[in-house]
Amino acid sequence: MHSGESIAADWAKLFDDVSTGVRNTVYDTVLTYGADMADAFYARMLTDPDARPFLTHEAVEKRLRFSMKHWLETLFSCSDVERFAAAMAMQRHVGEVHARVELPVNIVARGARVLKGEIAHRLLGAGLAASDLVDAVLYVDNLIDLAFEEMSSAYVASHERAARTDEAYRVFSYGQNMSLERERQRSALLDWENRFLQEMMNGAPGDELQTLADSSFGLWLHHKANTIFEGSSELPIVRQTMHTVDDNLLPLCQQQFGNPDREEVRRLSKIVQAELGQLKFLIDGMFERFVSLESGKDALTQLLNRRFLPAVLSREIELSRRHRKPFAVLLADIDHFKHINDRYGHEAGDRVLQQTANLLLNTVRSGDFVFRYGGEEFLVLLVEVDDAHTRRVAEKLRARIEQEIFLLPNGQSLRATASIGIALHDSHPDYQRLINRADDALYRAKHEGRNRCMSADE
Ligand SMILES: Nc1nc2c(ncn2[C@@H]2O[C@H](COP(=O)(O)OP(=O)(O)OP(=O)(O)O)[C@@H](O)[C@H]2O)c(=O)[nH]1
Repeated sequence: MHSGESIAADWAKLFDDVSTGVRNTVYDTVLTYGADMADAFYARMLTDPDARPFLTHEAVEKRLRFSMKHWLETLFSCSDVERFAAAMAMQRHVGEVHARVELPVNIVARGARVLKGEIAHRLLGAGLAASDLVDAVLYVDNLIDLAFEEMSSAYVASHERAARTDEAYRVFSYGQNMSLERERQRSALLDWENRFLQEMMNGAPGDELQTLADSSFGLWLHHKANTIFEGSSELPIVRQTMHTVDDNLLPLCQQQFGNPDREEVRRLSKIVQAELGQLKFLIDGMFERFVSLESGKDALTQLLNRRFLPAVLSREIELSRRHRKPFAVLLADIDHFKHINDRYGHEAGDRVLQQTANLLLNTVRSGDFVFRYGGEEFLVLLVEVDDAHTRRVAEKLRARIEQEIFLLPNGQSLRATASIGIALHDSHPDYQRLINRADDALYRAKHEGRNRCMSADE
């Protein structure tokens, strides 16, 4: 059954289960007190710290009270399938608007709760017998729940579309030539610095320095960098540094305009320049980290890094659910890797990791995935496999690593082994559980002497 049909069927049952008298009383109550209910609802929401940012007194006065009254009347006037379908179309529209303004779902749920309370409160005075009152309250609760269910499904669909567009925009943004972008921002900062120094030399009292926020760099930072570098640890420091220059230092600099004492001018200029130096350093770091992480590749091994692991695993879980073909996760960890580093040096350790990465990639099929999961740990995702196939591949990987001769930068060579934990996806939707099972199996493989494969199911 289509979800719209299932909601309509639920509504029809709800409608039939309640007497005409009770339904009419509810409808009359909504008609009589709709405006008061809407007022009480918004009075409550306007004092709610979470809901407040989405509301203004003016919007409530001009539009929202009337919309709410109309919403209540439409919902409770449904007496046939067509009217109900129209009321549900209204819910979907509301859900889409909520998604566009990014109204959090918990606030909508809170709104529903407040509204149910308001209606129940009015029904208490409607002169219903006790059993009818119970029926009326249940009818109201269920009808509002149906409306919010429809609203939420439209909300989720819109939200997902918006998230995909956001992601596409992010991909587009970082598809731009990043080294060109970096040069542009460096030169924008340099332009600002030159202009600043010029004005510090020639500024007359009353002149105003251009702030960094108003510069071409500031505009870029505000409008684009947030999208491209979202989540970067440098970004908040960049913003803070810019505020320090704009809000603390520039006003002091301006006070120096016309001051014949050049010493103070020089001192302040140097402080601003030092802050700019810090900004340039942070911006460079931001671009560099971005290039290696966002490309999704691990810089040392060129394998996938962990960034895309959740996306890949979620997708594989979905595919495997749809096509009923399991996949498997192998966690391979090089044995006594610390010892390799200690004995041959870190660079030799790096070589071992690179060679292992190549070996793994060359052994699995092109449809499989190989991630660098941790320092000396790799995660191999084998698509469309069964238990026996998985064990065979794991054993092949283990044996190849054992046979491999690792060539070191100084011409020496060494041998290494690896332990492998195996977990076949068991249809559980949480991918972390699958990784944990593989990790437990790996732990057991290490514990039982290393250079072996262990399965989560043994
Ligand atoms: N060369 C190099 N070493 C790394 C890298 N990442 C992590 N390591 C090192 O890998 C070592 C892992 O050591 P442990 O976790 O103690 O495990 P182990 O020595 O492999 O021992 P078992 O796993 O118990 O067999 C640590 O010494 C890390 O410093 C890297 O990118 N390059």
